Amino acid sequence: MSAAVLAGPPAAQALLDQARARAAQLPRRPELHVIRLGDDPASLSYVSLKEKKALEVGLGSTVHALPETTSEAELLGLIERLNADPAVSGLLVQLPLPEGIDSGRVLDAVSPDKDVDGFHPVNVGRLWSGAPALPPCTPAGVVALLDHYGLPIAGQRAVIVGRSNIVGKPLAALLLARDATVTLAHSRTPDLSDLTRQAELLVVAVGQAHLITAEMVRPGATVIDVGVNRVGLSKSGKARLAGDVHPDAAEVAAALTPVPGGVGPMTVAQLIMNTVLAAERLQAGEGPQELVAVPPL
Ligand SMILES: Nc1nc2c(c(=O)[nH]1)N[C@@H](CN(C=O)c1ccc(C(=O)N[C@@H](CCC(=O)O)C(=O)O)cc1)CN2
Repeated sequence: MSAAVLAGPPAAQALLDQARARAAQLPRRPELHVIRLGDDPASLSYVSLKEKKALEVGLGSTVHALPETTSEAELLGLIERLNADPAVSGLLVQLPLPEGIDSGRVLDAVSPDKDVDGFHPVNVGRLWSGAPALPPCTPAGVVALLDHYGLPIAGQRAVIVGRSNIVGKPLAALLLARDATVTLAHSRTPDLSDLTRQAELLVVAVGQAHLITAEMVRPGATVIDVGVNRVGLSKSGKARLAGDVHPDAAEVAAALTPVPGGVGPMTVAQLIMNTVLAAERLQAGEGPQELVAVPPL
């Protein structure tokens, strides 16, 4: 048996098409603003991808490229200015930030109404308490990918490996809201394979290349690999990428996301959708009625 490949690009394109159609209904063009500090090559490439996709679907895009030496006070000043600017619909600060800058303080400074990354504590709290929220892009992208391929969530025994604030924890909230029974494990969970072998839906977001081997996967499971690990260089000098799941798992699983080309493109597409959702709300001047609403747990 070889698992069906859950390719990200077609699912991402479907989400982008929805975002384009909704943006076209708005009185004013949604405007995405991205703040980037320094010249980390991966961040440069992710930010330019975000800009490219925003422009492709008819959104405005502005990148604030600041030097690595920017002080926290200067960064907070810029965020304050963009929060107050009614022309800005969505605002994010690309991570990771240079050493010496308190990421928590910076993310807390972004207005929750413009927080298209869904990282602000207000959006985190809304997500867990069942109120409409801007959801974090990677977990919401995972849910959109499953929906695109018609894979069930309700009633599934889901195991998430990885407890980050960006992926594991919010994904648990989103899957619970869709009536999955969720276990949140991590790299230090004892007897991890006992848990992963029970998972009908296994999502791995640890950042450890090939942590999950074929023997750790339940036959017939759906496996979502969120890991993007740089593991040396290819012959052409490009970074070689590996997921958190060993490719041999394809012999056991029923469906598996590739790395690259799986969840990554969904992250960017969901960001574009979040920008449209934030713009809809800001332009209507009222509560975010169509944001992700999580029913009581
Ligand atoms: N402010 C944020 N910072 C970061 C986030 C985020 O959601 N918000 N996530 C990651 C980086 N990221 C988006 O910012 C991101 C990561 C990976 C991909 C992607 O498409 N990956 C490709 C592989 C690309 C490659 O060659 O490196 C794939 O998986 O197919 C998109 C966006 C950290 N920072």
